[in-house]
Parts: sequence; C-alpha cells; structure tokens
Amino acid sequence: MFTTEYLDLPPLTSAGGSVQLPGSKSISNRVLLLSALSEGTTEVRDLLASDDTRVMLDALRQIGCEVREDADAVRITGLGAKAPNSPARLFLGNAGTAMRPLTAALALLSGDFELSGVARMHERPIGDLIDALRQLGCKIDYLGNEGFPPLHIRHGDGLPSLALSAPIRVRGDVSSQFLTALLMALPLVAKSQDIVIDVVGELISRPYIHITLELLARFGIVVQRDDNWQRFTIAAGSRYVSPGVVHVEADASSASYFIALGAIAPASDGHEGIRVLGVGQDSIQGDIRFVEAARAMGAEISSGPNWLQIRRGAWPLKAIDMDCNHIPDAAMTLAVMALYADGTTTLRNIASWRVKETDRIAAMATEGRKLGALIEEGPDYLKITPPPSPADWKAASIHTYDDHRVAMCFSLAAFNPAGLPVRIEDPRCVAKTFPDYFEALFGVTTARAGQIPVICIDGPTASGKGTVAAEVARRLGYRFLDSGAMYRITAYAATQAGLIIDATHEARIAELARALPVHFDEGKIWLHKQEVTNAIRTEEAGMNASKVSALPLVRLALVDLQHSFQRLPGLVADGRDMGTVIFPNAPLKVFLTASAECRAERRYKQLISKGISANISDLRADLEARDARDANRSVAPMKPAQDALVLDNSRLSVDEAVDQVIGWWRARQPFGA
Ligand SMILES: Nc1ncnc2c1ncn2[C@@H]1O[C@H](COP(=O)(O)OP(=O)(O)O)[C@@H](O)[C@H]1O
Ligand SMILES: Nc1ccn([C@H]2C[C@H](O)[C@@H](COP(=O)(O)OP(=O)(O)O)O2)c(=O)n1
Repeated sequence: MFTTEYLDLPPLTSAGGSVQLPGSKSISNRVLLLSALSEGTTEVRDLLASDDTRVMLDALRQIGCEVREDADAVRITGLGAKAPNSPARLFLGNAGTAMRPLTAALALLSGDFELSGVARMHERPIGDLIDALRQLGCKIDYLGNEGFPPLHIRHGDGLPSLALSAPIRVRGDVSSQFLTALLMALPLVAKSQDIVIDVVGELISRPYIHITLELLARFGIVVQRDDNWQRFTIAAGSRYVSPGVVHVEADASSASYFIALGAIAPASDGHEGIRVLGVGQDSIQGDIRFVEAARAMGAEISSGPNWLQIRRGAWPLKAIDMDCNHIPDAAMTLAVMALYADGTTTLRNIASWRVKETDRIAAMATEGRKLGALIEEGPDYLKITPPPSPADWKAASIHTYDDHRVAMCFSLAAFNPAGLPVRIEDPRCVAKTFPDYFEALFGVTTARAGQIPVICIDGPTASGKGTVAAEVARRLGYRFLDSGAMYRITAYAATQAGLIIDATHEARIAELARALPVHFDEGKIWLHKQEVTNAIRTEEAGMNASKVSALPLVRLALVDLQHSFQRLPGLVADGRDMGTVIFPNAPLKVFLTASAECRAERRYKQLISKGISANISDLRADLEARDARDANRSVAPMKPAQDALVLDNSRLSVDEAVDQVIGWWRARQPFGA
C-alpha cells in the first residue's frame, strides 16, 4: 500500500495481464454482521482486508463476538441468543456499510451503545433509518447533529417492547443502506409474527438490496418482496443459522477500474488485454452490470463464472447517455472513461453520489476539469466532454477527498494522449476497499519507454547517499536501488569463492556477478540462501567492493540487474555512476558530497552506534583512499554528471538534505508548487 503524501503516475501506454481482485466490501461487511448475529461459527474466506472491514471486525469483537483471523480465513463465533457486551463505544471510521446495519442490529438488542466515526461519517445522513427504528419504539439519541451520527442507543435496561404489527416505513430514495440495515436486523425480532417493511419513495440502488437478500438467504432468512421492490416481508420464526463457510466474491466495483483499463489501454505486447479474476458473469453484485456500460462505450469483454477478459474495442471510446441508478459506485469509472470518448457523455440519476464518502458529483467535476475536460454538473447528473485535443490536456494534481473511488478513477487519466503524468494526492485512501490498488495497476501497465522517472544520487562514501536516497524513495513511493550493494555482494561472493580481487580474476568474477543469486526482502539482503545484510556492510567489504568495481567486465555484468530496478512508479538510485552511466537520461541527478572530515566523523558515529570499534583518522585515510580509487579508475569513474546538481550537505541534517532533493524534484514536475 502507498502511504505517501502523493503518488505521481508517469504517463502510461499499454496494459496486459491478470489481476486478482480483493473481496467485495459490500459482501464482506454484510457477511461479518450476519455471522455475528448467528448461532455458531462462520468461516469467512476471501474477506476483504480494508479499513471498512477492520472497523467492523473491531466492533464485533467489542460487542462480544469471538473473531479469529487466520491466514486462510476469518472465523467468527456469533452472538446467537447471547446479549451483546454493553456498554460499548464503537468507532466505525467512514464505513457506511458498518454504521447503518450495526445501528439497526444493536437497536433491536439490549444494551447501551455509542456509535461514531470520522468527521465525514458525521456528515452522512442516517435520519431516515433512525426514524424507522424510533417508530418501532427503539430509544436512540443523536449525540451531535440531528439526523447524523454519532448516536446513542439507550437499551441498557433491556429492549423496549416494539411495535411490530404495523408495516415499518423507511425511505428508499436517499440510500439503500437504510433498507439493507433493517432487512438484516429485523429477523432478530421476527419471532411470533411476520414483519413487513414498506419502502417510501422509489428504491434506489436495488442491486445492493439484491445482495442483501441473497446473503440473508444463505444465513437462513427468507424475505419475500413484491415485484416493485416496495414491500418486504420477513417470515415469523426467522432465525439466523450460520452456513458454516462463506466465500466472499471479488468486488465488482473494484473490477470497474480494470475493465476501464482494458477498454482504454492498447494491449501490451504478448497479452490479450486484461483478465480480471474473482468476479464474473455469475456475480450477485449489481455492479457487474458495469460490463454492459463499458461495452456500450466500446470495450470488448468476454466472461466466465468468475472471470472477465477485456480488450480495447472502439477507439476513441463512444460517448453514452445513461441512467446509472443500477450501478451507483461503478458508474464513477464511466466518468473517467468519458475523458477518452468521441463526444459528450451524460451520466444520469446519480444523486446518491452526493452523500457518499464525499460529494462525488462535485469531486468528479472539479478534478476532471483540472485535467482539461469540460464538465457540467447538475443536481443528479454529470455531462463530460473530453479535452478537445491532446494539447488541451493538463497535468493535474488530483485531490482525492479521502474517497477511494476518486483516487482509483483518476489513476486512469495517466493514459492521456498528451503523455502527461498524473498526481494522486493521499493515495492511501484506497485502503477503504483496495489497499493494493496501485500495486495491482503497476503490475499490469507499462509506461512509455524511458518515462519511468529515475532520481540519481551519486557521491563519495559516507556522504549520506544511501540514507538520503532511501528517504526520498520512501517519501515519493518509489523503488530504491542501492547499487553499491551490488558491488559489495559481488566482492563478497568472489571472496567466498576463494577468488582474489584483481585483474587476473576479472572474467571469473564478472561471471559470478552476471548470475548473482541476489534477493532483496524487507531490508534484508540474501545471497542465494545466506543472509548477507550485515556481512557486506563492514569497512573491509566496502574496500573490496571498491576494488571489484574497478574491473570493467564486472561493471558491465551488473548493468542489466541495475536497469531492472527501473519499474513503476519510479526509482531513486544511489551509487557512483547512476547519473553518468547507468541512467544517463534521468530527469534529476544529484551529486551528494560532504567534507572528508565530516564524512569520517559520520562513518565513525555510524560504526560506534553499531558497537563496532573504530578510529577516526584511520577511517578518514581509508575513505580518502577509496574516493581516489573510485574517482580515478578507467571505467565509470565517480564524478558528477554534467547535468547534476551538486549538494554539499556538510552542514545539513538528513531531513534538510532530503527536503532539498525533493524540492528540486517537485520543481521539475508539471504540477505547480
Ligand atoms: N546530512 C547529514 N547529516 C548528518 N549525518 C548524515 C547526513 N547524511 C547522512 N548522515 C549519516 O551519515 C552516515 C553515513 O551515511 P550513508 O547514507 O551510509 O552514506 P553513503 O551511502 O553515502 O555511504 C549515516 O549514519 C547517516 O545517518
Ligand atoms: N554505482 C556504484 C556504486 C558503488 N560502487 C563501488 C565504489 C564504492 O567504493 C563501493 C561501495 O559502494 P557503497 O555505495 O556501498 O559504499 P558507501 O556506502 O558509499 O561506502 O562500490 C561503484 O563503483 N559504482
């Protein structure tokens, strides 16, 4: 997961390969709650691991369910006939799929509960659900603004007697989650009589109700509905029974980004477009109908029970005019596909977007305009016209409003015909439903040749290159290449093989270097099966590395390995010849240096802190000898590239040096300050 302040996507050109999608959020949180209300233990497989399921699991633990999270499944032992633990204060983040159904379920049980969330959660309406519950006789107070969380359920003295004989009326035209919440909660009290729910106003987002009904059936609850989806009847004597094992299907809304990707991007060499795994034509999720919308815009899609294959068909995409009520979440992705269409696309009947994680109509309009599109925003519609020509596209820093879907949608703007990068602010917000979204995206996309950015940080030993480069990489979400480690490992491998490091053994050492079985894993370095992280960091290993690095064949043998680090979304490379030889076209090259005195002192402190005894004047003599060898060798000598910026950090802290490099980098990006 990317937890950086922003993530810059370089211009992307093609896509191909398979993507395994995470579990559906809607199904995951419903299954968790139903398991919690059932008697017995439910094994939930392929559960989505995300912010929203995390808050639900935490809440269920708090109210007394036993939750075991194993590698293969999450196992929940439900409350059954037991009363929930009380009092309990439940924090539900920004998870509507936790707040609404939990409110309803807890309101039909005994106990004293407070339910709250993040600030945005407290702006998302819940009044219609509370009205319906109060109608029944539940005692619920608003702790903040009327009609919004946080809430207080006051059943500490037991469940009040409920008025269940008359139909329960709930509005269906603001959020279908209110009806879902009641459908999941009312079976708890459908003991001696049928319970009837009447929907007031037209029911929006029916597909989500369909998911609710399907899942209720799996947990033993039969609900009858009329043909118009206005009246729902829960049979007397209903009782939750755990189905034992439940598989969560992959998220059909998450599939929309990869369906759109397949429709927008030319297929990468050797690929037939994009294959989405985990969800297909047999899905119970309404958002699977996004497939039809994408086809209408030109995508070529084939499908099986749990897979989809997408290829680019019509190009440019065809503009559409569509009522999106049936696919409220996935339809946001159409707004980004519209940027690649041959005219104006109109998305209608999307008023519910206004009360989601953010006001999504406003967000899509504002951010789309930043890219150069012409967008008309109505109370319940969007009209999107792409930038008139490639030259009209603009490089934009996309604000994401803590809304996962805004972030995922706009990542697709990186295929813009102008070849501009796209900045996604707060990429972590995708954690709500798809924590590894960007990793998945980078796994199946290709950038223009040479367009994956590289920042080179070269310089003498102990100038702080490694420290600064690693931190710059962390702050940008880029990969990190410690090229010195390659020479250190080669020297180590040569010594282990009994080879003296000199010109007579050059060919054999180069052979070793070419097939180096090196493997980097969470800060550890492995040579075949041996961990060498510390062994290659000694002063002696550094000196040996310097010797081995003077052998031209060895340098040549390590070129491909170093180039292989240039992968999406970008690379920070530290060494001696990153800017001069390995990545000569890098858009930013820094030559980091500091006085010999200062460097000797830093190395001294570094060694002492690791418990290794050292002597400053010896260290200084050694490092000057190493500098001289590195700077005077015949191939790829250490020197600033012609276009490098020299940074003497003798008087700078690590943070200041990092800020300077990031400052230079940002100044070269087209996003403004
Ligand atoms: N600007 C700086 N000010 C003070 N100490 C620094 C600075 N940069 C790096 N250091 C310290 O100097 C030591 C050597 O840095 P390192 O990154 O290993 O250098 P290099 O990779 O250039 O050999 C580390 O302990 C690091 O924390
Ligand atoms: N790109 C590179 C990186 C390192 N080397 C050589 C020269 C250095 O003395 C050794 C060890 O490099 P390393 O960066 O690990 O050394 P320091 O951490 O700066 O002491 O490898 C090189 O020739 N080219």
